Amino acid sequence: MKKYDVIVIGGGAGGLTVASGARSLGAKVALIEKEKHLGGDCLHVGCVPSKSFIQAAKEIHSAKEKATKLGLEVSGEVSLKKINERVRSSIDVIQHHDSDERFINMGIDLYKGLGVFTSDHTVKINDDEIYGKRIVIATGSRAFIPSIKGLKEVGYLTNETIFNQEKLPKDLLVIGSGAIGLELSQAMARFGANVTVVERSKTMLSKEDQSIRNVAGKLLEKELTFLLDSDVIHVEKRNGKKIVSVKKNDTLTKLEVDEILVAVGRTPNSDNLSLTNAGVTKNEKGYITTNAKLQTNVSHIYAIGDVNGKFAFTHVAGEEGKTVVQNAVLGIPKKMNYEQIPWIIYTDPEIFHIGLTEQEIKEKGITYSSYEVPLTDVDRFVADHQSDGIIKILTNSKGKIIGAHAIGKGAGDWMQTVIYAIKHGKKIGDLSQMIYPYPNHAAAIQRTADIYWRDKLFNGLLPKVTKKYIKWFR
Ligand SMILES: Cc1cc2nc3c(=O)[nH]c(=O)nc-3n(C[C@H](O)[C@H](O)[C@H](O)COP(=O)(O)OP(=O)(O)OC[C@H]3O[C@@H](n4cnc5c(N)ncnc54)[C@H](O)[C@@H]3O)c2cc1C
Ligand SMILES: NC(=O)c1ccc[n+]([C@@H]2O[C@H](COP(=O)([O-])OP(=O)(O)OC[C@H]3O[C@@H](n4cnc5c(N)ncnc54)[C@H](O)[C@@H]3O)[C@@H](O)[C@H]2O)c1
Repeated sequence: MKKYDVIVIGGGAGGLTVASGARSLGAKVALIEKEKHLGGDCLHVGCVPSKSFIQAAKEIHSAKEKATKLGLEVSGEVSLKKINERVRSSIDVIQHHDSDERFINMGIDLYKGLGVFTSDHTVKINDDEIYGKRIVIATGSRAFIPSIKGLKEVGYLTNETIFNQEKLPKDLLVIGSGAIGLELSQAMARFGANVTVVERSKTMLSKEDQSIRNVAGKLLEKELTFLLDSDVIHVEKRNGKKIVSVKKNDTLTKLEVDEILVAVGRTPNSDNLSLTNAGVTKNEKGYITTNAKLQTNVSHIYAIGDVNGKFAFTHVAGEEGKTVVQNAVLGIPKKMNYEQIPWIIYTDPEIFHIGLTEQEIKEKGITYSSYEVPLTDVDRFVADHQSDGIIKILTNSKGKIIGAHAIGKGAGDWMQTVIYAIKHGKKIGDLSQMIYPYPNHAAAIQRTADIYWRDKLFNGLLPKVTKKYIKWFR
């Protein structure tokens, strides 16, 4: 039996980080992937195709808007086949970076097939059985399919199938208004589909700050129809159409659609590993729980990425991967810090999130200040004629940033400075103590931080002292 320092099960965002990191430190590494290509969900059915899809939708939307403003009526059907060919070409380029050769050339032994535990130190792949001193589970997740009567029989799309479609549905029903639901709904609407989103909660984007939700709601309602606080209870097929019964309180509405997209959250890929052979336990939803060092209940087996159920983002899987390399290969204890995980929802405009929302701060009873600026107050957004949005920074009583949120054109990029500030324990005042080249979008941050200084200058002790000083100086 071949022996390894580290066996990694799953060649996606998390697994590839561990495999390359461990190998670069000189460890003997085996990497197991069940699919034909490395890269996982993010590359094949997640981040990359969805962002390529969204960009195509943005271009179509902007072309139509510009043409209409100039008096040119644009009509005609978008070819989903062509769009998905473009999506495919983005994946193909990035696939080179995650190619088998690249990892084999690093000196990693790559096994293609389903990895299944035979004991807490051994894994079987087809006819091979290998031994690992440490084993890292990085098997990701898949779309959760709710048990709605008739759904399975009539068929539905998920993130795994939408990027293979060739025909745009005229009427599309999307179940779930989270990140996947909203990003893909808006894109499909921009391609020309009539999109209705059914959301079980009373609000969409329930993880976002209320101020962001308000702005997002108003903007997205221009393009999508929302049925909030509603449940799809039954689906059937009639005359080639899908008839969907939606229940809100005691009212039942029937919708006739061509296609259904399911985006109600994820379920972990922990059921294909024979975990009991290794003694690894999971929670009631199937997620493999870990401690802050990413160890499962079996201390030499780690679980990272979507499969541990903490934060389902590529950058989190990557960060957890680096943490595991330090713990499992170098033996230098390192804990993951989940307090300041940023994320971006790539709707148009984008939504940026880091730290606590105002509601969470209130619930925790923290004394706080909130600084909010509409993007109409920031010159560049006005000049671009794209000033829909706001930025909001929340601080504790000492000015330390404990949450930052934005919705606006490119917010995911220009809010990066705030991530840096938080990481280095900077206060809101520090954000205006640097030069913002005029007129960049990041000046929105400076504008917000300026409110802090204005409050201090006009309302604090400082103006009284400076008044006296100026009198004396004269
Ligand atoms: C539509 C969509 C859009 C998204 N957009 C973003 C985004 O913009 N930004 C962001 O940060 N995140 C985004 N995500 C989330 C992101 O894709 C995931 O968080 C990330 O891929 C998780 O990485 P992972 O390593 O845990 O799993 P994955 O990348 O899915 O990798 C798991 C790998 O394990 C393999 N595997 C599973 N079981 C076994 C087994 N038993 N043996 C061998 N191999 C196995 C799988 O085939 C897969 O290749 C998006 C997700 C979706 C669905
Ligand atoms: N831009 C990004 O970083 C990005 C993009 C897409 C996905 N992701 C990751 O993937 C994860 C999964 O995305 P998602 O959108 O599937 O899940 P989600 O948890 O973000 O949202 C699911 C939504 O579906 C609703 N819902 C649940 N059951 C329902 C039902 N039966 N009927 C109607 N609504 C129901 C929930 O209330 C919630 O609003 C995200 O949480 C995120 O971590 C990230």
